Amino acid sequence: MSEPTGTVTTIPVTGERPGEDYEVLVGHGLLGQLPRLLGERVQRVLVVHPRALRSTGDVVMEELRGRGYQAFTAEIPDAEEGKHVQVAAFCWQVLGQNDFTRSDAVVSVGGGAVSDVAGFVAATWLRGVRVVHVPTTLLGMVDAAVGGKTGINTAEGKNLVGAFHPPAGVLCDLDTLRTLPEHELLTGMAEVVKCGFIADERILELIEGDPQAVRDSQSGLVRELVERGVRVKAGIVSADLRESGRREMLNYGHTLGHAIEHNERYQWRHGAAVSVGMVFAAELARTAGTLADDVVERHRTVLGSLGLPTTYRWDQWPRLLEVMKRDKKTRGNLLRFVVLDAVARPRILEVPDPAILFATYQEIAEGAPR
Ligand SMILES: NC(=O)c1ccc[n+]([C@@H]2O[C@H](COP(=O)([O-])OP(=O)(O)OC[C@H]3O[C@@H](n4cnc5c(N)ncnc54)[C@H](O)[C@@H]3O)[C@@H](O)[C@H]2O)c1
Ligand SMILES: O=C(O)C(=O)C[C@@H](O)[C@H](O)[C@H](O)COP(=O)(O)O
Ligand SMILES: [Zn+2]
Repeated sequence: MSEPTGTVTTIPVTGERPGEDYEVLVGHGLLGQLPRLLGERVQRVLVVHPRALRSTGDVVMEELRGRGYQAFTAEIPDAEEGKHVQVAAFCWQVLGQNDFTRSDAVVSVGGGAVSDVAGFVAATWLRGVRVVHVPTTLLGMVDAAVGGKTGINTAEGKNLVGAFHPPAGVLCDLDTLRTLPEHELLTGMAEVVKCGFIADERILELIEGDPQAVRDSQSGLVRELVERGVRVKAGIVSADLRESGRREMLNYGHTLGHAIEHNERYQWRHGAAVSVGMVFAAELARTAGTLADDVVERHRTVLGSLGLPTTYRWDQWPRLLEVMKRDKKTRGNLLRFVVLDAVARPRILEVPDPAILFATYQEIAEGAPR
């Protein structure tokens, strides 16, 4: 059985009702903590992981079997291919064929795509069973595994079907990041930068201070960024699980970002698309006259220092606008964006006039007439 090496940071998340609080653990060698997070009554566990993470999935299975659980596995397609209703149906079939009851549980092992679909499976099986997330990407640790948003994509857009279903716990074992390619680490950093702009300026200062250490997943800096990102998210979802207000701020950069992902048929990583979306939102706030020039440029500098994209194709605007209409923040025909008045001062901006959006897109698009 594995034991933690070094200190374990525990970040609490408050649920809506008594008994729904949970912990996010950050550290090294944490897999042995799974039984504590699963709780006492669980007998059967379904471990959901993509093919690419088979060896980590196997370690988790062994850990569970060693502790007396009946462990089953559902190996699913990689990345966004996994966020499909047929993949959820496959998992429901495995649960059904192995007699999973309401006192059994699901464990996700993988990036945000895996926690989203496995969380959705847990939310829907018997109308809800426990789920514990073991995120293996930076993005999964700081964002997707925390807060209980679960979901799958449809042909019309991203995350259009889903449920709020908070986990029973989250294990951020930094050892799992050792095999994560640099591109995945850096696209995950986009969500960390997001937390910096909406809530915690120290995150921006840390990245600006040492862009090289940001690229080393085992550095103390990355650990601090993970913990700060989780604290931002934990604070917000503890106050507003169902996104009736404050939680919308976590969608900074996502209105255009999701449209770009959809337009690219998910060949762009989520974080890369959100990076462009944040620059767009910053320019929108400048157009609205509320955000200072230096903060807008800071978006380009900090995201650019991480090798993240800050522009997108000019000729795609009509398609992006179509997809943005289905964003979850839209009300009727009114598009709503998260914008900043300053660092750590986010708010909603309603934009009834598409001409304003078009003019703003001109500021970020490559190949735009100027
Ligand atoms: N529910 C939420 O609150 C929330 C928040 C943010 C993002 N998301 C969702 O998360 C998804 C993006 O997550 P992501 O960036 O983690 O992408 P991902 O889950 O698609 O994983 C990216 C790639 O990294 C590989 N990988 C994962 N862990 C690895 C490891 N340790 N070593 C080597 N390779 C590894 C995966 O196999 C995959 O190819 C999107 O679908 C996004 O919508 C959800
Ligand atoms: O947790 C949230 O709330 C977020 O908005 C976090 C986002 O980073 C994340 O990508 C989320 O999945 C977006 O959700 P959606 O409701 O816009 O589909
Ligand atoms: Zn996101």
